[in-house]
Amino acid sequence: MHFTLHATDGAARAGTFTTPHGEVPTPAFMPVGTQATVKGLTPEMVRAAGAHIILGNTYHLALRPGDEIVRDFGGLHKFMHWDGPILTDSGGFQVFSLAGQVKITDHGAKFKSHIDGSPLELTPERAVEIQQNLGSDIAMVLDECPPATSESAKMRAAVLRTIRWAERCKKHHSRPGQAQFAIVQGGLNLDLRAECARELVAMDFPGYALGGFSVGEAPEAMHAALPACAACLPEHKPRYLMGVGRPQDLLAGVASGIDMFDCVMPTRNGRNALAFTSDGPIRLRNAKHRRDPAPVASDCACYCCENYSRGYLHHLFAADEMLGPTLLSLHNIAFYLRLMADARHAITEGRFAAFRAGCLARWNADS
Ligand SMILES: CNc1nc2c(CC[C@H]3O[C@@H](OC)[C@H](O)[C@@H]3OC)c3nc(N)[nH]c(=O)c3cc2[nH]1
Ligand SMILES: [Zn+2]
Repeated sequence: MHFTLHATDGAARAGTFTTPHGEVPTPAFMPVGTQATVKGLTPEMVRAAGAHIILGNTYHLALRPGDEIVRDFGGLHKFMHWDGPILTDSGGFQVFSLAGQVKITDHGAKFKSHIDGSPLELTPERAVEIQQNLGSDIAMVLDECPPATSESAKMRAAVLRTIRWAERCKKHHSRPGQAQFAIVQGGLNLDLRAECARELVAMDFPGYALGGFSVGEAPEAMHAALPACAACLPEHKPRYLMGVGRPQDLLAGVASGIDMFDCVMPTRNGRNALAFTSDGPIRLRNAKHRRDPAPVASDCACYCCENYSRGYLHHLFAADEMLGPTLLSLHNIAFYLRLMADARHAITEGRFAAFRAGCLARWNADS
């Protein structure tokens, strides 16, 4: 993993990081492919939309089909026919959000599979082994992400465990080509975040993530915390804000010095007929689009906007046709990817603040 900064504009940065499967220009949006597929899209469509790196998920893939099976197919790149960089999460977050009867100790997390209820255990060592079997280019350490509402004693305990687990992950890691990123926790407590970051930065990971956001806290509270949290992380290493977010959240993150983002919003909303446009989101199931010959977005060059009308998309969703979710997921990730490309361009020209203000005004968004 090598990260080069090309330009900065305030705290915003434009850079490039390299992996064994290729380069990633930053700021970067990473389409989510939790179960070894970006839902409804072929890798060629995802690439054509402008994606350089996609996400997979340890928890889901270890449960189904199983990390040994993915390994025996030659790893995630071969299994899902994606030859670009892949980042995998460690699964800790999904254990808390999906699994049943979770028991967490310093040793690890014991839980019941959300698929068949079978008893499973996720330890820092197991999370490392699963991701080595998946063969991702970036592997996240196992962390504990407590609910945003946790009181400070619980938040502090989760931070201390997260630090100890990061150390165990680093010790257990044995794939030089795979970069391991550490994850900072601490909720909205900036002192706790700084203490957690200090301990993890001392362990010298190749990249760092801010976890514990987009877990139910008010967006304004997250925006207010980002500048200080990002500033705790090394300037010369990639900074990844996990699970974020709406378009305005990505611009707030870029303004705070964040380089990488992932969010299910563009694909999940695409499957639900909501399209992002430069003038704000539109709902294609709305009858007003029934005879609308215009593309989803007039300033978009994606396959959906080049070839289809809003009226056709309206029809596909009204008829519950599979092509509807595919086309709008494609358009929405193209929107997010272009937003990051435009932000990168604005940073290199020293006009990011004006670019962000222009977007927020057009979207009628507050911050
Ligand atoms: C949505 N908000 C949110 N997601 C979050 C995720 C899952 C992203 C992962 O979850 C899957 O997306 C559904 C993707 O696979 C992604 O992979 C990186 C987090 N993962 C970890 N390890 N630690 C965190 O603190 C954390 C915080 C989040 N906040
Ligand atoms: Zn489009």
